[in-house]
Formats: sequence, C-alpha cells, structure tokens
Amino acid sequence: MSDGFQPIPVTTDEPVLAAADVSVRRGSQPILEDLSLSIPAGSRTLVRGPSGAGKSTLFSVLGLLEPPDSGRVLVDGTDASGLSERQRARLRRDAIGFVFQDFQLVPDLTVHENAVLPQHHGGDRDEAWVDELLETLAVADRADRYPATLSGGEKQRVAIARALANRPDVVLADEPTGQLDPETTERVVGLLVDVQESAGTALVTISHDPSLEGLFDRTVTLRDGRLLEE
Ligand SMILES: Nc1ncnc2c1ncn2[C@@H]1O[C@H](COP(=O)(O)OP(=O)(O)OP(=O)(O)O)[C@@H](O)[C@H]1O
Repeated sequence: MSDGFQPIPVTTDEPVLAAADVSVRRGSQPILEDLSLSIPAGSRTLVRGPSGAGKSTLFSVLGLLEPPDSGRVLVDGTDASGLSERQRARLRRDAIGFVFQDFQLVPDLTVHENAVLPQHHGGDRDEAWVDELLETLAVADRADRYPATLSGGEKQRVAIARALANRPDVVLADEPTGQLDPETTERVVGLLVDVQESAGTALVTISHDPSLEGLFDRTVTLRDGRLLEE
C-alpha cells in the first residue's frame, strides 16, 4: 500500500465493539465498503478522513443508529443484526455512550437532569457516579443551570458526563470539538480522556482536528470507504 498507510490487522483481543465487512450505500454510491474495525476495551481510537468520506455514516453504524446494508456490527460480542429494534435500543443504551458536535442537551432540563437522563431510561440508578462525573468535568457548580446559560465548552462537558452516566463499554464522539475554540478543545478533550480512563471505557472519536492525535492510542483514516491505519 502506498503513502504510509497499512490495512488494519485483524486483532484477536476481545473487542467491545467490532464492525465486520460492513458496507453502506447511499443510492448507487458506496460509502463504506467491506469495512472492518475492532475496538478493544479501554482503548482510544481517532477516526479521521476528508469531508464526505463517510465518517458520520460510520458513527451511525457503529452506534447502532443505522443498520449497515451488509456486514455485521458486534457490541460486546452480540451481533446487532440479529436483534429486534427494541433489543438493539437496549444494547445501545447499556453499552454505548454518545457525544455529538452540537451537544444535543435537552433545553428544558438542568445540567444534572441532562446528565442522569440515560439512567432514567432504564439504566442502573447511580447518582453518586453522575455527581462524580460532573465534578471531574468541572461543571458540578452548574448542576442546577439550564443548557442555554452555559458556554459551548461547558455544554460539551455536560454531554460527556451524560455519555458516561451508564458506564458504557464504549463512548462514540462525532466531531465533539467542532464548535469549540482551540483552547476549549484542548481542555474538553483532556477531560474526556481523563473520564474515559477512569471509567475504563473505550473511546472512538471522529474528528478533523489534527491537534487531538497525540491523545489517542491509534489513528485510523477513512478513505474510499475503507479504514486504513496510519
Ligand atoms: N441521507 C443521505 N442520503 C444520501 N446521501 C447521503 C446521506 N447521508 C450522507 N450521504 C452522503 O454520504 C457521503 C458520506 O457522508 P458522511 O456525512 O458520512 O461523511 P463525513 O465524512 O461525516 O463528512 P463531513 O466530514 O463533511 O461531516 C457523502 O457523500 C454524503 O453526501
């Protein structure tokens, strides 16, 4: 393979999340082609790629938000393609945390109410864990405020707390710093990595931002529908 890229080797580790020969088309256009990826427990993976490469599509497929046209997505060894919509939603809720570029906080809930939301949807109640997350992410003093009164960096830190509220096996973050300035980006990603490490969860982050690379165990690039390891 040219330009320093190598195909990603198949790993024998127990992955918390795996895509096996996944393909997605939009009309006649192939977006992901026989893509395979294995996310070991507790690991940190950065996914890069040019605009339109299919990064958000990959995020949806890995997060069980959208089924692939072919291939399999396995979460904790469970093949999601064999599940009903309800079972898939439960697996998603229990095993995966999401962080979005636009935060997606609920405007009429407070910071604390937003952060505990995944636990209200059937997860185990553990308010002390949520309080600890808000503390670590330095937004505990904002607990009773509403999202509209927070800065972008604060909103994203609340969204990170929410993503970890159910102690998921893996957190998926799609351009989590896309709306933040460089200084805030550094702080937010530093804290994201801190809580990811202390929770022992795996982290998959999709980002254009080259400044993040040093914080990840590996960087993979989406190109021509396939992932290549740098
Ligand atoms: N619902 C859709 N219908 C048709 N085409 C789509 C749809 N969603 C995405 N696409 C196309 O699929 C391709 C991949 O889109 P995707 O959003 O996954 O890329 P991306 O790498 O996340 O891009 P960016 O970095 O610009 O956000 C693009 O060519 C896009 O136009």
